[in-house]
Amino acid sequence: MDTKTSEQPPVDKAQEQQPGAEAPPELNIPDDALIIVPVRNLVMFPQMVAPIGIGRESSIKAAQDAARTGRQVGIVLQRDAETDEPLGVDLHRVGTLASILRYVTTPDGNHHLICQGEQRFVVKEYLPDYPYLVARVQSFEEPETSSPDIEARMLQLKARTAEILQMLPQAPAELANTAAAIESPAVLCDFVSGLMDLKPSEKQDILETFDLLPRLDKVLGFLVHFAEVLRISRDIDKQTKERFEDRQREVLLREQLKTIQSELGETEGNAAEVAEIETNIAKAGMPEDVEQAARKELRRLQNMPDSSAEYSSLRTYLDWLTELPWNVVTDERIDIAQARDILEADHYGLEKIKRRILEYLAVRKLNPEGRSPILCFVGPPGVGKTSLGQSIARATGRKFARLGLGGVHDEAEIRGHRRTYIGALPGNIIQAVHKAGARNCVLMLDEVDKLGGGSVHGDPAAALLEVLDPEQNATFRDNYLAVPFDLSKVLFITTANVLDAIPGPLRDRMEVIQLLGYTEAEKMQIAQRYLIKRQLEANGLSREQCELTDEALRAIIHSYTREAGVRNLEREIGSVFRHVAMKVAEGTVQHVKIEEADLHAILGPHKHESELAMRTSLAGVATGLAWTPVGGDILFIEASRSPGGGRLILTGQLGDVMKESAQAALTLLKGKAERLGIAAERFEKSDIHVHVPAGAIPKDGPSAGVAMFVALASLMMDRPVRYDHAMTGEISLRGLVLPVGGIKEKVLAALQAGIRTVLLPARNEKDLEDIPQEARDQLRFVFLENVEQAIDVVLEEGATLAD
Ligand SMILES: Nc1ncnc2c1ncn2[C@@H]1O[C@H](COP(=O)(O)OP(=O)(O)OP(=O)(O)O)[C@@H](O)[C@H]1O
Repeated sequence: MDTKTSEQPPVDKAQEQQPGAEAPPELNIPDDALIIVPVRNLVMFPQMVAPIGIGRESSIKAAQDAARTGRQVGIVLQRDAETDEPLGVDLHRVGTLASILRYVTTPDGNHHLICQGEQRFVVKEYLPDYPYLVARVQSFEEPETSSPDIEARMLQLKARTAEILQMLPQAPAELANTAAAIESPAVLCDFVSGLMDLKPSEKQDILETFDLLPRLDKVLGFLVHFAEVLRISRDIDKQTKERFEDRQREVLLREQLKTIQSELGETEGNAAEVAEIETNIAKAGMPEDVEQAARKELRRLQNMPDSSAEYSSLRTYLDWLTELPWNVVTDERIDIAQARDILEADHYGLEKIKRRILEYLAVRKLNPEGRSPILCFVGPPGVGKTSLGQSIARATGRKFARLGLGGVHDEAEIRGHRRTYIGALPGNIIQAVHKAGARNCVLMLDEVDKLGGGSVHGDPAAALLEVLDPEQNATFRDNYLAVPFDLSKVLFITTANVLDAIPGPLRDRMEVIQLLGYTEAEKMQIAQRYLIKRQLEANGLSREQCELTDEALRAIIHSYTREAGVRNLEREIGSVFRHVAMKVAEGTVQHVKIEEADLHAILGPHKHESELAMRTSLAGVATGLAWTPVGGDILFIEASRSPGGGRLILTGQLGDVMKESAQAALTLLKGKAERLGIAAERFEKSDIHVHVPAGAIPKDGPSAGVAMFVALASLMMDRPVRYDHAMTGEISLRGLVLPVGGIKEKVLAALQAGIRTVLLPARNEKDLEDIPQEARDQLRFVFLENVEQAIDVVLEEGATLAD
């Protein structure tokens, strides 16, 4: 059965059929029943004219039958738009009776019904045995009632409708007039509901509200909401437009600015630079807020003449920002076996220290996010603190940077100066990280013990505390950068010469690893394995061209250097090799062998050895041993006598304790004068002057007591002190020798200075365990219970050399 009859082709190329053009055959549908056309998402209101697209076979048939027989149809919304072949239960119970105005088949094969809504109905029952849905329904007659409540709502509705129609630019002007002219509240409700962009379920809700008052309220509620949405969307639209216009305006102004600047000859370089910085910002991997700040500064830069001073300082700032390793992290790999190899390869000896470092690395490997302590290497210069730090960096695959804190008095050196300060730069922490080029570098902070105290320029130690504090350093704020930089991945290591000089709060946060000096044998090994090789390379020599005999090396160690570490040793070896390099370069020789005897010509006279004999050749001079921050040293106590009235004069910037110690030594000697064979008038008729030279050694503490006593005894007894004997120990007024600290450093220093016999308090005997056997073997130790025991050991026999 073909229901399509071709009329004159319509303008829109659709084919139309007038219902009722032919006498419709009977359909066998009762008169009180209705053909139902289910729709997926359209709610048809009474009075509304709307096209309905139909696609399902059954719906097409239903529509065609209805159109052909001139019947009205029931338009009913599906409960679920997805249902393809809905049955009665899948549809809402309330629908709209509609007259078919047109049935249209478009050339592309789609079917449409153009319907006019007439009346609400409620489905009573669906009838079986039809090829489409047919239902018996009950139509709903709108009551013709009115009341002040209803009228008030109608007024509201009309006012709001006029309002939204104004806001809908595409709404035809006559709609407003139509709405204003509607008198029936039901019609007004349906008309307004059709205008709004509501969800099908919301429209269905309105359709199903039969009572007028609640229906008016519902529609009014939706209308108010809809008006609000329209208003907001209009505002957004306006803002977007304004922003767009602003942007266009900015582009235009910039173009004009460029033209002006180019007229003034100011732009070209600037534009290229700005573009370059822009790329750098994009590449820098900054956190978002930092990137925003950088872009803001860049915009400022864009508008500055590039000849201005501010331009260049802002440019420098942006360079700093973009070059920092915001996002650069080297892969941390901790392979303990490999780390051990690296530490072994770089350092001789230091077994305990290497083990401690490996333990530290093992903990980091097992718990990378945990808080590891900050290592602090404490020891004299040149014992390998820095190079241990470098090895840790190598073993963990991190970059390395170091930073000297000695003499830093100003907080701004750590934290930078604000940009308003002329010539401002970032503080040295940020500079060091910048230099390392990775956010997880090893940063070695040298000489924390030399950090200046708080002053008007702030407290650098407090700033450093913040840098080292894992709670705070993730957002470290340098004054110059003025944006936070994350230091939490930096592995900090500190070094110091003197533990006690490290500011307390800093020391509390660090794990101290002490490095003591090296013995002569250790120095020999270090020189042979590392220093000689390095100096040969530095001077462009090979082992074939230059040979340094063991004797010569040993002589350099004890006659030309006197230090706990190996820094001067390396320097002296370097001097020797430079001498050889010159000879080889002259082409006179191919191979140079350096023997001990050659050193005099190359390095000059022995620097240390003869000093002992010379200094102690007169009576009244004793060799004491001092502990110093750089590892121990020998110290000469000089006493002399001049005619006078028994005064004691002390010079050499002695500390109070040492002065008292000199007093005590003199009193003690006077007490023992008779027994030692010193005439009492020697004290009465002379002034005694005790002087302790050597400016570099801190001179305080009681441990020079024995040496003071010996110097005075030597003076008064006219017996010089043996030149290769040195001593340390505190004395009591009764002549007992009390124990002192720093034995290991003192003994090693004595050995390096050429001493052969060391006098120690008896109670310090146990401390010798710390001293390497090889050093002990080269010395004779005498343990003193009381000072008199020292006299016979140290004083030369007999001949009076002075007076
Ligand atoms: N145990 C060692 N094995 C091999 N080389 C060593 C050893 N100890 C020190 N050195 C070498 O001695 C030189 C000086 O060491 P380094 O600079 O690390 O000393 P430092 O303790 O950091 O001194 P400072 O406190 O003055 O900075 C370096 O070249 C280092 O390689």
